Parts: sequence; C-alpha cells; structure tokens
Amino acid sequence: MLVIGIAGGTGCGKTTVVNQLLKELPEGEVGILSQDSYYKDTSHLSFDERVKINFDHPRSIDFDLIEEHLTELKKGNAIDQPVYSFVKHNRTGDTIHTLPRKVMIVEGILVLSNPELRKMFDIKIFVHADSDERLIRRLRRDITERGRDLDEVLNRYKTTLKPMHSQFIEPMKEYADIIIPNNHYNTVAIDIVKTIINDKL
Ligand SMILES: Nc1ncnc2c1ncn2[C@@H]1O[C@H](COP(=O)(O)OP(=O)(O)O)[C@@H](O)[C@H]1O
Ligand SMILES: O=c1ccn([C@@H]2O[C@H](COP(=O)(O)O)[C@@H](O)[C@H]2O)c(=O)[nH]1
Repeated sequence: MLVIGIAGGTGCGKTTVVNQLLKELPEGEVGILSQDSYYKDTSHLSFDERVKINFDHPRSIDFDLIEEHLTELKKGNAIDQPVYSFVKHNRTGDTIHTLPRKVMIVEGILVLSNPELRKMFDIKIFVHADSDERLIRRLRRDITERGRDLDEVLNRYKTTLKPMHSQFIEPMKEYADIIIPNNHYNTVAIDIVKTIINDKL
C-alpha cells in the first residue's frame, strides 16, 4: 500500500486536489481518510461549549484512532471511519465503511503535525495558497455549506485559525516532499502527482 499525506491550511484546496486525483485515477484503487472524520467525540459537551473548542489545535484530533485505522488498512482490514458534522461540531454516530486500497490518501490541516502519523506516509504533500485567498474561500464555504455567518468566521480566523496556522501548519512545509502552489487551479501539479501514483499502482 502507498500512503500519501496531504496537508495545508484551511481553504488551500486539499479536498479539491484529492477529488481531482480520485476522478483521474482508476476506480477502486484509491481510498481516503479525512482528518475531519477524526475530530474527538464531543457528545459530553453542550453545543455552546463545543463552539468554543479550538478546532485548529492538534489536541482536537484523535490521532491515535487515525493511526489505528491506517495500521488496520495496511494489514488489509476494513475500518469504519466516523462521520463528522461541522454544523453540530460533533460526530454524527454514523460511519463510512472504508476498504483498504492500493493507495490511501490521508488528508487534513494537521496530518503532517503528528510525528507518528507522519512516519506512516510514503509521500508527504503540502498544498499552499496565500492566507488572503484561503480566508476568502473559507468565508464563502463556511457561510454557504457550514451554517456560519461573517462575524463568526472572521472572529474564529483572528483568534484561532491564523495563530494555529503559524504554529502548527505552515512549519510542516519543512517535511513535505512536494509543495503544490494552489492560488489558482494547478492542473500541472495534479498531473505530476497522478503520474507518481500511477507509477506505483
Ligand atoms: N485553486 C482554487 N481556486 C479557487 N477556488 C478553489 C481552489 N481550490 C479550491 N477552491 C475552492 O475553495 C474552497 C475550499 O476548498 P477545499 O478543497 O474545501 O479546501 P480545504 O479542503 O483545503 O479546506 C472550495 O469552495 C473550493 O471549491
Ligand atoms: O466542528 C468543527 C470542526 C472543524 N472546523 C474547522 O474546519 C477546518 C478544517 O477543515 P478544512 O476542510 O481543512 O478547512 C478547521 O480550520 C476548523 O476551524 C469547524 O469549523 N468546526
């Protein structure tokens, strides 16, 4: 199994890059683990308490469960990936049955920040977009898809997203094998990564 870690700040285009790769690679050969599925269970907290969580700090992620699931997949066993609701800020209780594939992509803002998980990646990719571009994308997406309003996104950006990005995400570029510039749609970079994956299939 080839394991690829894809990190980068919120709104840089990780999900878009992964979807482009999925579209162009042979069906059934590539599987995805999304870091978003592994936000810690917050059922013991009220909604008002959950809103106050710093979701951009590594402690908000259940890295042990990601590693456990990736280890099982590497052994050839299927896993049940939790489904997360950004509207409720909690796991929904549903799961996605995820089968082992020749290529497994692990995608999320902080997937390169955890040393043990990082060691499990054969290829490490960092998707870069400038912070103003990412903020614009995040505003659009969170308002249309995640039920947020302008003030909420801007306030979260200032208090947590920006400082956490500088502390835990941007420095991870140092570990990347490939950095994809993604201020604009980058079909050349997608083609290069696709070729590398196809070579290993
Ligand atoms: N290169 C790009 N140019 C313009 N918009 C983009 C680009 N890549 C992604 N987007 C848009 O930005 C938003 C965030 O992209 P997404 O892939 O969800 O980012 P991430 O998973 O890194 O948070 C989405 O609405 C997506 O359509
Ligand atoms: O309950 C939650 C959990 C996370 N977030 C925000 O999501 C982004 C990470 O997702 P991307 O798709 O990579 O943007 C992170 O910056 C968290 O702030 C949330 O809003 N609510």
